[in-house]
Formats: sequence, structure tokens, C-alpha cells
Amino acid sequence: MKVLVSDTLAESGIEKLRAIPDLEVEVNTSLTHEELCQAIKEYDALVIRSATKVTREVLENADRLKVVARAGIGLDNVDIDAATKRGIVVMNTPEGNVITTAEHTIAMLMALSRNIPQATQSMKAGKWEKKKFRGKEVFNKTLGIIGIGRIGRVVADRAKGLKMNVIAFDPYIGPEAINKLGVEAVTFDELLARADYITVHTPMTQETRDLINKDAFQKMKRGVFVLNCARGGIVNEQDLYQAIEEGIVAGAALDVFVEEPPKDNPLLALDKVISTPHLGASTDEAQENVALAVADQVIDYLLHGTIRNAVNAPAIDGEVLATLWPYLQLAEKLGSLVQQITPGAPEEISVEYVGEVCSAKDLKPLTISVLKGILTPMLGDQVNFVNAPVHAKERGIRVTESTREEAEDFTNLISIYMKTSKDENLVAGTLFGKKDVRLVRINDFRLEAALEGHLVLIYNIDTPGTIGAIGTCLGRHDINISMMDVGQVLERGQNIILLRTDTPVTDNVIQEVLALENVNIVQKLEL
Ligand SMILES: NC(=O)c1ccc[n+]([C@@H]2O[C@H](COP(=O)([O-])OP(=O)(O)OC[C@H]3O[C@@H](n4cnc5c(N)ncnc54)[C@H](O)[C@@H]3O)[C@@H](O)[C@H]2O)c1
Ligand SMILES: O=C(O)[C@H](O)COP(=O)(O)O
Repeated sequence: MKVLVSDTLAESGIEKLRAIPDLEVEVNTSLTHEELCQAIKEYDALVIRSATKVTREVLENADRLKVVARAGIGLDNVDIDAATKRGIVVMNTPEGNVITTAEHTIAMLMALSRNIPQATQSMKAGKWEKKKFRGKEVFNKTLGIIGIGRIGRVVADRAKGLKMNVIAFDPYIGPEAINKLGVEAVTFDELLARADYITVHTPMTQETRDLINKDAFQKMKRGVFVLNCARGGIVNEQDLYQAIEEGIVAGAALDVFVEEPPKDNPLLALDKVISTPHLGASTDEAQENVALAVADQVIDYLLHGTIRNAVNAPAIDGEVLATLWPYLQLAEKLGSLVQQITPGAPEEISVEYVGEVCSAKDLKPLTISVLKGILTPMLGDQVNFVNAPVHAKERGIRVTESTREEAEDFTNLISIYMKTSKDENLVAGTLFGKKDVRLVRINDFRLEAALEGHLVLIYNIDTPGTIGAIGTCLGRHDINISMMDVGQVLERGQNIILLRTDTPVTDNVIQEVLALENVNIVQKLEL
């Protein structure tokens, strides 16, 4: 398998990837977008940081690509929807540069307060401007943190060490949880009104784009300092310029920009603005962390199918995957079976988990496996574990999941009910031992059949000689039956027969079986 590293990655990560004999690793950090669109066709994995733009166009050319792996956090340079549609896992390494970025924020905060970059520049020019660069203490000042996630809370911790009063606004974290960090939870407007320093640590979303805009600046204290070490555009650049000109903002520290590298950005010319070229994560330690983490994640996914830190697939670690693995197979096989026996467009899918299987921490991967099983016969290879829920949603399929811990006949059971525009069916299966996948129910029929290979499902009236006639018919066509299982509903005198054959059964043989006396329905299945 081939891995392309298209942004600068610490050598340790590249070595780790190269140490895997099954991986061929190419490093090329100078590809243009057009070149990447061409080159990507050959690769199974793409490793990036923030410079490579993984656009829809790149992904449309990525015929073999299985994973886009970001050494770092922000994924706004990746079209995640387009990747998901194509079944490409997008993963990042969310932990490795948190401390480094928080430290950079603190460094910017101190540099801003004491005019360190400007004073350095002035001295390099041979000047001694002591008066000009008088600064401010941060002691006892109020720091307002917008977005108190991984980085925000490390910033809070370090700022408390500087004896600042820390307040924070984060609508997705309850006030109690924020207060527990020793940080006062406040509303957005309160933060704007009270803070001497405002720092943003949110992701770039529709909601956070231009979050700090003209209106917000109007609500701030005069003389406030503003920092953005998160993403360019969370603080609106034109409005910031204006606020500095109007004297509302005494200084700004920017590590990130709407356009990177910035072209003719007037903010950079202002004395009151200090800036770094997206250096938040650029320390030896952080780069080592993210490079090693991304290499591990790519290896785990390409070689073992273990998905970690994926933003478009539920995360399953190796251990959980090992436990869930047989259930994932069972879920997918049952999904495939119910789809193949139920004609029409799926409208409703209800999955019930019974018994031991319920002890799995997260059943979502199993339900996704069911969807993958159902959709693959309809949509082919384009469906996978990543995009199955998206396809189901697009088709307006209602999917529900329920659990029942007390098992009856089986220690574990997965049941799927599917209603389509034409029919409805219920199938259920279990694991025998630790990993043998078995079908145990189709509607009211109980049976016990392995779920694999070329299968023929026959509904017939329970009369002597019918099974013999079916066997003879297949024998005439040189089709060997390797397994047969019969389910009965005695009171109705009805049978279902599930046959596994060594070779696929052709349509004309199916018609012949259907023509036999007492045979009502014959369906070919592939599992
Ligand atoms: N400058 C750099 O080099 C650098 C390095 C790493 C991360 N980053 C950026 O830092 C930012 C934060 O990263 P993180 O790992 O802490 O993310 P995180 O997901 O751990 O935390 C983000 C927090 O923002 C909150 N949030 C979301 N929308 C909000 C809103 N409208 N108002 C207030 N809070 C909101 C979330 O609830 C969450 O708690 C991201 O934008 C990331 O891309 C930059
Ligand atoms: O989101 C991140 O991890 C940071 O913005 C770092 O980006 P970089 O890897 O390009 O330095």
C-alpha cells in the first residue's frame, strides 16, 4: 500500500511508516493542487498538516484512497463530506499539540502585554525606545476564553498560574463543568464586557466564523487585547482592523489568518498587531507527538482496519474492535440477508440487540454494519463503514436501535426488522461459541444456518418428498448442496429451506425449483 505525506512531518513519523514493509512511503511537500489531483490516484493514504488542501476535486481523483490522516487538529483544509461520500476515513491527532498551542497562546499574551516583538525590532534597528514600549501586567487581569475545550482549558490553567482571573464562554459545556476547572462560566456578552484579554479556542464552524465581529468589538472594554491562535476568521479581520483604529483594541496577537500565507493583509502592518506564521503547534515536542500518532493511526487502519480519531467514523480501538468484530460480521451478514429477501426501497430499519452483545460500550458500529450490509447489495462497493449512515440518511431510511439485556433462547441475539416500499421481514442471528455467525430466525421460522456462501432460500408446503425433489433438481444440474437447514411453522404446515451450494445457482435452475410441486418462493442469496 502507498502512503503520500504531502506536508512537513517530523522524521520520526516518516521512519515509523517506512519501517512497515507493506507500506511504500512517498514524501512530497511541494505538490501543487493540480499535481496532487493527479498524484493522489495511486495512494491508499494521504498524510497532511494544514497546508495541503484536500478538496472535493482531490478526493474525486482518489480512486484508491482509504484514509486522510491529519498530523494535528484542525481539519478545515479537508472536505470531510466529500471524503465521507467516497468512504474515505478522515482522522486527526487531537491530543498531540494541545499543550504546545496553549503555551503559544500564553507566549503571545505575554509578548503582547510587554511589546516584546516590537521592542526587539526597534533594537535591531539600533534604537533604545524604553518609553515607547511600556507594557501592562497580566497579574489580576481578566482573561476571557471563548471555547474551553482541550486547548482552552490548558490556557486557563496556565493563566491561573499567572494569577489572572479566568472567565470562559462555551455553549456546549455546562457551567458546572466550566466552574469545576476553577474558571467562571459567563455568557458571551458578559465575557466581552469584562475581559481585559480575549482569546478564542473554538473550531471554525458556521457559528464561529466571524464570531468576534463589529458588534462584539462594540461590547468590549476599551483597551482590550485580542488573541487568535485557533483559526483565521473566527475574529473578523476587517472588523479587528477597525476596532484597533478606533482604539477599542489595544493590541492583537494573531497566529492564524483567513488566507495563509496572508497576502497584503493590512493588519500585519499595524504596530499594535503581533503575529506568527501559524506556529501554534510548531514545537519539537508537538511535532514529534503528532507525527508518531498519525503514523500509528495510519498503520493501524491500513493494516488492521482499526479506526482511531476518525471524524467521519465511530472510533473503535483495537481491543474493542476485537470484541466487536464477530458481532460486526453478524450484523453485516444479517443486514445483507434482510435486504436480499426484501424487495423494494428500504423505509424503516429497526435493530434490536439482546443479551451479551448489549455489554458492548457502543452499539453504533454494529448498527452501521447492519446499514452497510443492507446498502451494499443496493449500492455496491461504494458503501462502507464510514458512509453507510450518510447513504441511509440520504434515502430517508428511518433507523432505530434498541437493547434488551435478558436473553431467552440465545445468550446474544441481533434482530433486524426491515420495512420497504414493497414488503417487510425480520431476521435474527447469533454467535455460536465466540465467532461462529448463525442465522436463527427468518420471520416466524426458526432455523440454525451458517451465513456465508451461495445460498438458496425456499418457502414450501411441508409435504413428504419436496426436499428430495429439490435435491434431485439441483443434482441434475450438477449443483452440490453443502449445507441444508429447515425451519418449520408446524401449525401452518409451512417450511423454509436454506441451502448452501458449492457453486452459484443459475436463474433457470431457480425457475425449475420454483416449478416443483409445493414450492412457493425461491430466492438466490449471496453472503
Ligand atoms: N494555531 C495552531 O497551530 C493550532 C493548533 C492546534 C489547534 N488549533 C485550533 O484550536 C482550536 C481549538 O482546538 P481544541 O483542540 O481545543 O478543540 P476542542 O474541540 O477540544 O475545543 C473547542 C471548544 O470550542 C467550543 N465551541 C464550539 N463552538 C463554540 C462557540 N460558538 N462558542 C464558544 N465555544 C464554542 C466547543 O464546545 C469546545 O469545547 C481549533 O480551531 C483548532 O483548529 C490551532
Ligand atoms: O490544527 C492544528 O493542529 C494546528 O493548526 C496546527 O497546524 P499545522 O500542523 O499546520 O502546524
